[in-house]
Amino acid sequence: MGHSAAVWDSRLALETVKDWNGIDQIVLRNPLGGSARVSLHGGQVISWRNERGEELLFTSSKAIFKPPKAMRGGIPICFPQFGNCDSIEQHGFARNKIWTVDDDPPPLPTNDSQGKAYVDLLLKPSEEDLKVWPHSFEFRLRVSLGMDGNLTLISRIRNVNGKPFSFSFGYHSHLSVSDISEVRIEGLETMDYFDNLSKRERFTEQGDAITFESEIDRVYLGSPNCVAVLDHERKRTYVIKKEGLPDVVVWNPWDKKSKAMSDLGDDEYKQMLCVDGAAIEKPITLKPGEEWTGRMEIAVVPSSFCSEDL
Ligand SMILES: O=P(O)(O)OC[C@H]1O[C@@H](O)[C@H](O)[C@@H](O)[C@@H]1O
Repeated sequence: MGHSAAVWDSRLALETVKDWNGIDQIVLRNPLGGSARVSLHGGQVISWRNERGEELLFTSSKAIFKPPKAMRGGIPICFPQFGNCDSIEQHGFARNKIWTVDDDPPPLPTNDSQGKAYVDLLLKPSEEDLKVWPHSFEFRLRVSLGMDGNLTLISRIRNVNGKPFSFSFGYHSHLSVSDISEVRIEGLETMDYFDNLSKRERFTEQGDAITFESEIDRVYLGSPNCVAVLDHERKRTYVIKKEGLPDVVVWNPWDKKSKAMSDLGDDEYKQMLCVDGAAIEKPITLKPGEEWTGRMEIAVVPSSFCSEDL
């Protein structure tokens, strides 16, 4: 506070605190009072607040945050696979690893973080990781919080292996919603999707918008780069923009499944909606020395926002 945008120093907008397991969390702040918190456990964004201090990401009241389990909530990073189709653990190991702060990352191609508070994290495979997925990689994650309160995640994955490798990826974003029954997603109309509840059978979305009356667990394929989640009760719309991430995961466990989940409180499924920028249908293949970038930016705008503005 008290700093004008022109003199605000983004380096002063960082604070490192320890969680209850002694693992560092980086807190990003913008001059208007918005904040984001990133844990070195998983490189997971675990909190994102607007200038009024309202939490924008869901966190379970039963969240366990103890390696090797990722916390239920926030934005876990799913890599090197999304789902559980391989011998690797569900949604990959990256969300269960301890990342390091990268003090000297290679510059990003565009000046993406000007005027933002940001932190760069790095994950390299351990001996244990190489046993389950024998590929050397460097995974750089930049998390930034803009003056406008927008949250941006940029992942850069480089092949430092002697051979090509392939992976799938997702930002498993747990958005905080007033009541899942009152929420709609726009921007995925007419898209094809895999339905994880029907053995990944392929369907085409028929509705004008996605609404929720039971469990939904889908991967929308080759979707537009902008999707909106409208929460009428909270008068809030999340606008998710993505680059390098062709797919969108939509997941809400609904009542029965959430009751079977040990890390989700009763009825908390109502306050949670996962809408993820992802690359799943066509795995990303990197030759030695190649790098891939996947960027997702989430903005929150008043509900008067019209999806035709997308
Ligand atoms: O419990 P996890 O590993 O975080 O996964 C949450 C959900 O993620 C979804 O994307 C999967 O399709 C679901 O099947 C899964 O339950």
